[in-house]
Amino acid sequence: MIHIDDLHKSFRTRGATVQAVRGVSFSARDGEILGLLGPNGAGKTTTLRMLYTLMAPEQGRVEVDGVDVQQHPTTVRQRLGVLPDARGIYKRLTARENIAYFGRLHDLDARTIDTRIAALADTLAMGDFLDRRAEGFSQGQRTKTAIARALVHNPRNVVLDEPTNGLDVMTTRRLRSFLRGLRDDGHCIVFSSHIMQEVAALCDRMVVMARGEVQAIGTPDTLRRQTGLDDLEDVFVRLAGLEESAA
Ligand SMILES: Nc1ncnc2c1ncn2[C@@H]1O[C@H](COP(=O)(O)OP(=O)(O)OP(=O)(O)O)[C@@H](O)[C@H]1O
Repeated sequence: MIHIDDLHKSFRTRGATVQAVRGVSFSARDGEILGLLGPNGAGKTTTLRMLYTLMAPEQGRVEVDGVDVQQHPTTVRQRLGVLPDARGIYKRLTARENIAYFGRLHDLDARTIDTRIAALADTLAMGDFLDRRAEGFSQGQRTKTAIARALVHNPRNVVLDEPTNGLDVMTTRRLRSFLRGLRDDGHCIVFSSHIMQEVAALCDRMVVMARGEVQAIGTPDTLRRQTGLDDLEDVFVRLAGLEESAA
């Protein structure tokens, strides 16, 4: 379970302050896939970075399975599987070695690591590059490696920043069905995207963010009813206030 309460974060750059996240609150339950949806620059990645302990909030609180992220970051990291926006694959290692390294960091034994890698490589169709060095990997191959690495320890909570970026349609479908399986086993999954259809295809509920704030939370159907619009892209444009920005 993930609970985010009143998060704030700003960045001071030369001559300007960007308020990236302004009072964001939401919860993701066990057995739920929650989609974080927003246009470029909405504050999704910054919110997720504070959730997965990479960045400290200026204000607000995050709890993972009831554990405070700032007070007990190591405990929280053990309970999280994270696909960060910068995939951060080690180029000198093969895909298999990248994944196994994270397995060892999570104290898994060699046999468990082998079994997990075999299952994840099958789900993500990694067979043809699993034992190649990551140098020169395509975007999709890097993303697949990073997803497998995030999930190697079978984490209770899964946080994925734009997971389908660079994935082809068949891999996207397999990943969705894999994540639904995790959800059905009681895992808590939060992922971000700027594509409404992507979020609607996978999530149980979605959090629409724009300009660093939560604009709406609900199931796709609730948000359709709330806006009186049928087409999900129209729903997103309305909720994110994108018509006003375009005008
Ligand atoms: N390290 C940083 N330094 C300065 N500004 C930053 C930094 N990180 C994020 N920002 C700014 O904060 C705002 C929110 O960025 P963020 O990456 O969280 O958005 P996002 O919703 O993930 O966008 P995208 O869909 O484009 O990835 C943007 O205006 C961005 O330029």
